[in-house]
Amino acid sequence: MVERLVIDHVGHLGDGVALDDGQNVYVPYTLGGETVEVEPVPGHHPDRRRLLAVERASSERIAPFCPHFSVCGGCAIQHWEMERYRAWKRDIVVETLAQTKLDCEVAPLIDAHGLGRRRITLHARIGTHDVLKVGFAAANSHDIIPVDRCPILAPGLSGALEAAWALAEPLISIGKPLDIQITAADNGLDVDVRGSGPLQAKMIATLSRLAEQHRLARLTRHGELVLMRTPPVVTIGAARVILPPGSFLQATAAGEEALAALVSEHCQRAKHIADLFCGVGPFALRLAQKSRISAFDSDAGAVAALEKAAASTSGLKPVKAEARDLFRRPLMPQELRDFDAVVFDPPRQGAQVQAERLAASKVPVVVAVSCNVATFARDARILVDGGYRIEGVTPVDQFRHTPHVELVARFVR
Ligand SMILES: C[S@@+](CC[C@H](N)C(=O)[O-])C[C@H]1O[C@@H](n2cnc3c(N)ncnc32)[C@H](O)[C@@H]1O
Repeated sequence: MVERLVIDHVGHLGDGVALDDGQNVYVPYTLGGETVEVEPVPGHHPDRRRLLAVERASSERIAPFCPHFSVCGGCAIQHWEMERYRAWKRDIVVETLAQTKLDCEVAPLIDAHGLGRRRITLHARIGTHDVLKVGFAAANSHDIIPVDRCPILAPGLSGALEAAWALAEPLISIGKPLDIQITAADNGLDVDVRGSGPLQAKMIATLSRLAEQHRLARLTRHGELVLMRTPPVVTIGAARVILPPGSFLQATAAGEEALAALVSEHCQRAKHIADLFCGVGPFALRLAQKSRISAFDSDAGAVAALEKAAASTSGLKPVKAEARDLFRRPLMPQELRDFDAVVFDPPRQGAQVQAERLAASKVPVVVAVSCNVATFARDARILVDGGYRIEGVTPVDQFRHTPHVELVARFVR
């Protein structure tokens, strides 16, 4: 049944929100003030609508730059003028903090798209009529939208889509989809494939030929080495880190630099810093130019890569890194006594248990980095209730065209 709606505003997930019979309904790819024709989406939550036509467009609407926009699920917003989009993204942070009654300054949004995304996960599947599809997941669906170009990728990923198509062809088997994660290392593409069966010698020979053709630095399967032409390296500050397969890396180089610059600014004068959820060390390796570092992460490969990179970089203060599950074994208040600043950058679920231990500590400066404002607000509330004062929050936009927003905040006591 076709309905006509007037969109009220864009919600925190990037969909237009309208009132229908007193209930909020969500219409992707629409803007506040627009009159739109929509229909229900079978198999989805009853509050979702599919956009059929924009009858009266907002003056803020612009033409999307990607031909796959609104079909591919990678981008939610390309149809909104940049200044309004940026204000909306900052407001997500402002409104979420206000809901948690956290009273603090929110700085202007830092644009950290830079040269673009340096890591992607593509999906491959044999579709109808036995045709191979390689691309991104469709919006709100498991369908694959085949793509041969993506305008938001960094130049380091040029050739990545072609490489994924070429690798999928021999590796795919009917009924078994593949996930192909590709990272732009300084010296080639680092590829990890999930979903393929065990590889025979003949297949490895085929993959080696493709690795040469598509400038792969390394190919792994479920994190296990298949072939390596050269160890994939990324430059972090003055250090060169050999990437462990599948370890976390910030989505854009500019995002990593923006977050690390804020962290360094907030930790000035600290002599010994704990870097919790350190990954391969984008903060630790920069902070070590001035301060002694103790770094912790549950990913043993990332921790080893960080320690090795620190040991082979001259001019750094001592860096110690330890593999530790901080959800099960958070740093306790007595361990935290050693530090005059603590940085924590947890995954999306936040770091509730670690925040509780920090709240009970005497650490004078805590710097939180977050990719999820809702869990950040929960953890910040714990710190504030424990006696910390929140000095300010800076939102950082490295996932341009999506509702994801990162932030850095400083707490003092
Ligand atoms: C958002 S990433 C941040 C990594 C790093 N700070 C960076 O900027 O690249 C979150 C990190 O938390 C780590 N992690 C996830 N669960 C963990 C846990 N239970 N204990 C410790 N580290 C964990 C991941 O391995 C990942 O490196």
